[in-house]
Amino acid sequence: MASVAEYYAGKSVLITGATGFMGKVLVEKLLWSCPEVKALYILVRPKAGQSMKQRVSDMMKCKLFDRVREDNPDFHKKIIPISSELTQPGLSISPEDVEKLSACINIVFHCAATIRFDEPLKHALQLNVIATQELLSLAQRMHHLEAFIHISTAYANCNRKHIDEVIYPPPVEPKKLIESLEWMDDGIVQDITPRLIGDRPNTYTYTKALAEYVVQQEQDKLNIGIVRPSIVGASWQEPFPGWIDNFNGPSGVFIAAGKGILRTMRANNDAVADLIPVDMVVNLTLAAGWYTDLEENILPLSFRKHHVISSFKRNPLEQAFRRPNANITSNYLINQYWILVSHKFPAFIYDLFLRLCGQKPQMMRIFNRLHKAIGLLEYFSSQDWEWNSENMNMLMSQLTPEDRTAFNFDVRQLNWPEYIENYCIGTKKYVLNEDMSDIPAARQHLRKLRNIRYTFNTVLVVFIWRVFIARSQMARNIWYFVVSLCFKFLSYFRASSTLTN
Ligand SMILES: CCCCC/C=C\C/C=C\CCCCCCCC(=O)SCCNC(=O)CCNC(=O)[C@H](O)C(C)(C)COP(=O)(O)OP(=O)(O)OC[C@H]1O[C@@H](n2cnc3c(N)ncnc32)[C@H](O)[C@@H]1OP(=O)(O)O
Ligand SMILES: NC(=O)C1=CN([C@@H]2O[C@H](COP(=O)(O)OP(=O)(O)OC[C@H]3O[C@@H](n4cnc5c(N)ncnc54)[C@H](OP(=O)(O)O)[C@@H]3O)[C@@H](O)[C@H]2O)C=CC1
Repeated sequence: MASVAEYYAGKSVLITGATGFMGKVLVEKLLWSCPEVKALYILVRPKAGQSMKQRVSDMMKCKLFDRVREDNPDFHKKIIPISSELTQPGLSISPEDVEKLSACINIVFHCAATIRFDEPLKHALQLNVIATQELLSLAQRMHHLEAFIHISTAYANCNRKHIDEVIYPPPVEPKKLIESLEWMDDGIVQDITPRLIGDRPNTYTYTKALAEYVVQQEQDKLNIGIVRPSIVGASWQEPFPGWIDNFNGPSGVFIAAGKGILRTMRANNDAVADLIPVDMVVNLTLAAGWYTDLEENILPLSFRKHHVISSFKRNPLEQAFRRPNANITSNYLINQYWILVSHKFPAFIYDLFLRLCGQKPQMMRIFNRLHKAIGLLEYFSSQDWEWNSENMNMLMSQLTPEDRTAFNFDVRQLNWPEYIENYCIGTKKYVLNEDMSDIPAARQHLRKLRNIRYTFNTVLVVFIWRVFIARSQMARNIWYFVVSLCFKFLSYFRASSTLTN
């Protein structure tokens, strides 16, 4: 059997979602570890006033591609952008491009999706399901297609506790749903969405489940592989530790905690955050393409907060609102209490301060957005799932020892504290674009925040006590009792130390 790199040699690969987080790492790894790959065709749309060409050119300048660029400055010649808006009929690929792709593509990696948890159902259906159907139709026209790898999510079936490596019956026949939603206006669709998604938490997991079913329907005509990553985080090793470029999933949580904004979160302390580094997912995906018919998921970091918090104390983010510290609880009421005390109260005070300085208040608005985002993640952070991963283990066993190193997806080799440290540093460097040389100043800022807190707490205690003392005889009595007790202790210790001397 050919090695993974040998398998991709001379092959033309089609990738959707190549401008996304996972897609970029996939493109980079293919170019780096499979240098003989013939061409990477990537479906890209113009966006935010930027042409497709401009976007691809910017993408290739990204630090992520440094090692590939150094190795081969002409690497961009292997990347062939194809203009495509996936939500349009026929993916809006020109007839000439369809001909080109039909004639040459050997492997398809379908990464594109909307991963927003609050996506309106119609749009999520359009992109995650209908576009997948369209891509499958295109794939059937490809004369030399060997594998179609679909990236799903381990949470597509999150309404189940134990998830096997099978495609479960869809919550609804996708074709029927598509037909029914076609004539409904957006308001009606919004009203019936909770009834439709049923026991799933959002339109994302719902449409990803439908997409799996749509992919499965083509299994007689195509070699299909489905990869179901769990929570994809910063890179472990490749192209360098800590690469991350977005706020999704845990990254936003980590940043908010590092900035001292997020101080409480509802999560099950015993549950595990099924975090998997993006480079491992990409390695697994490439191995899946090589093997061509596979599935599955990944592994555990406990929700306990200490690695994240201690890492941000060692490598603080700039201009933190408060010192990083977080209370993780599964109890709704306790969480609400901390939200009031640790989020809303400081936000109120800070906004008051801004108003007094003649500035626009902003902290309450930031906290409202944070609460919305955290609320959407709560479903995943408060529960535990059990995934079967026999196919993944089988795939690992099929790799040669060299490939097991070059395309490593064995999470048992991961040192979690070290990974989380690099992840937190990655959010600082690559998401927030903060300079590591500013760390001493950021530490100094944390010390200042600590002093402000001590002063504030002391003033608060003295103030409350003074109010108490002034109003209550009993408080005064307790106060005198405690003070006289302290004096007695002091004189006892002084007397005993004089005796021993
Ligand atoms: C302290 C110790 C903690 C220990 C616990 C550790 C980990 C647990 C954490 C989480 C676990 C659960 C993760 C479950 C993932 C499930 C796995 C999947 O299948 S993957 C798909 C995951 N998808 C997402 O994560 C997407 C979620 N995001 C959204 O749905 C939306 O972004 C939104 C949260 C609803 C917000 O929408 P809104 O319209 O209000 O904003 P925008 O998205 O347009 O963003 C505007 C602006 O804000 C930035 N942004 C986005 N999210 C965050 C955030 N969480 N924190 C800070 N900033 C954020 C975004 O980049 C935009 O910036 P800009 O305008 O500059 O572009
Ligand atoms: N991130 C995670 O934690 C997890 C992700 N996954 C799955 O992995 C895959 C990749 O996720 P990730 O990289 O994180 O997602 P991103 O949001 O980073 O990337 C999404 C990609 O899809 C493209 N896309 C979206 N809409 C369109 C459109 N209308 N036309 C053309 N392209 C479009 C985006 O292009 P553009 O740049 O133009 O917007 C982008 O390249 C998804 O299928 C997701 O479900 C699974 C589990 C966890």
